[in-house]
Amino acid sequence: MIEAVGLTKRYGARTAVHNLSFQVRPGAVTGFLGPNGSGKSTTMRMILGLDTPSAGAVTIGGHPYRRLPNAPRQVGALLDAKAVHGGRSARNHLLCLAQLSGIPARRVDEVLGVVGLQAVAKKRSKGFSLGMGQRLGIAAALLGDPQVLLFDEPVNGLDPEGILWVRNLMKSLAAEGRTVFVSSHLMSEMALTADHLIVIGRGQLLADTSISQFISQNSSDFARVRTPDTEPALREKLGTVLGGAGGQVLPEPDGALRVTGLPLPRISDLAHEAGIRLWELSPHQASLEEAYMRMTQGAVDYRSTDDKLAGFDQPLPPGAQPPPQLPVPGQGQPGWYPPPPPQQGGPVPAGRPYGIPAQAPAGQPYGAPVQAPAAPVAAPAPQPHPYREDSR
Ligand SMILES: Nc1ncnc2c1ncn2[C@@H]1O[C@H](COP(=O)(O)OP(=O)(O)OP(=O)(O)O)[C@@H](O)[C@H]1O
Repeated sequence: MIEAVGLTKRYGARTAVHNLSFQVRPGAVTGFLGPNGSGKSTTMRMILGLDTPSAGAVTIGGHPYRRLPNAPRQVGALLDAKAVHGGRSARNHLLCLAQLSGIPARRVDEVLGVVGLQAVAKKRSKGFSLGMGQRLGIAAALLGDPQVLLFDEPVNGLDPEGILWVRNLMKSLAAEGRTVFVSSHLMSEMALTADHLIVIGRGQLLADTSISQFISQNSSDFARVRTPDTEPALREKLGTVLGGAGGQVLPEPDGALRVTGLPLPRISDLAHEAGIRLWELSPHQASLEEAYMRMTQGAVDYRSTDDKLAGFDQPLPPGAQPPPQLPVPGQGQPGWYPPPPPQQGGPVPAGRPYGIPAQAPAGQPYGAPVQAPAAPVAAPAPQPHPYREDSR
């Protein structure tokens, strides 16, 4: 088990990791998520004793990495697949690592087989593709047959077959009772691979939960309803009817309505009673990506000025728990600047309902429950996301 308690790392005025506490348990794949620069690699380096915490501690099996007896036999890691002597062959690279840790040479051939690099084992690694380099890095992590494995972006550069292979490898390692801690930006892949999630933003813990709980706590099921495209007035009428019945109704760019707060049979009955024909009435569950976007929206450091994701920052769905208010690490220190407030006419402001472009006349939700201002919007939403800088 990996256990971090109050883990903090400061680089001068910059706080990369702030008071992070979590456990990574054996027998499961634990995903490690966070926006760019949120402190994932720094955390992994501290776990592996490559960086010294400014405060707090992190242990593996109760010991700091540097005090683990024969650590390479207990912990395997892929941090940077490019950290290989390019002039060495794949086999020689692994042989060097094996000899340093007292691992027999036959294990090198075993892991080359596991990662599928036997055919190129004698080729210099500097000629390897990104995906081949990843496979070599994974082979190095597996070399000591360790109980604890850390992978930083293991599917980076892999083709679909390679991604599937990594997914199955992670799952089988966890099924053998090992501790598997893996970071990735590929949400769809994480949803298929991980059992548990640790999410950080700006170096702080945002969530430590199962995938299913994470999605249900940070999103809501919804219905998509579509009236005949040929009769726009029906869509307006339906929106008003559903809004009046307590539903939260948001128009989507393709002409459908996204409805929360009303079960499908009730939507059907209401439409029927109002004499409105439907072309679509379908149940939907939010994806991990959508839930992740909602949670980390206010903790993103690097964002394009052409922000297509601003619509994710809508008020939390009914029943969803907002994450606790956390201080921003580094706030008030030299070098820390809050991002500028949303500008009128600039990127889509906070609180805008899902999928509504800035100029859309259909920017108004139907009915009372939706707390979203009309477009264009200058003021913050009535219930700003607790992680947005401009909400403080
Ligand atoms: N050696 C260092 N010196 C100074 N600042 C650093 C150092 N290493 C990391 N940082 C800073 O710490 C913060 C966290 O970086 P880190 O690489 O851990 O993030 P990350 O979540 O792994 O990002 P990404 O997803 O982009 O890989 C960043 O602001 C980064 O610039």
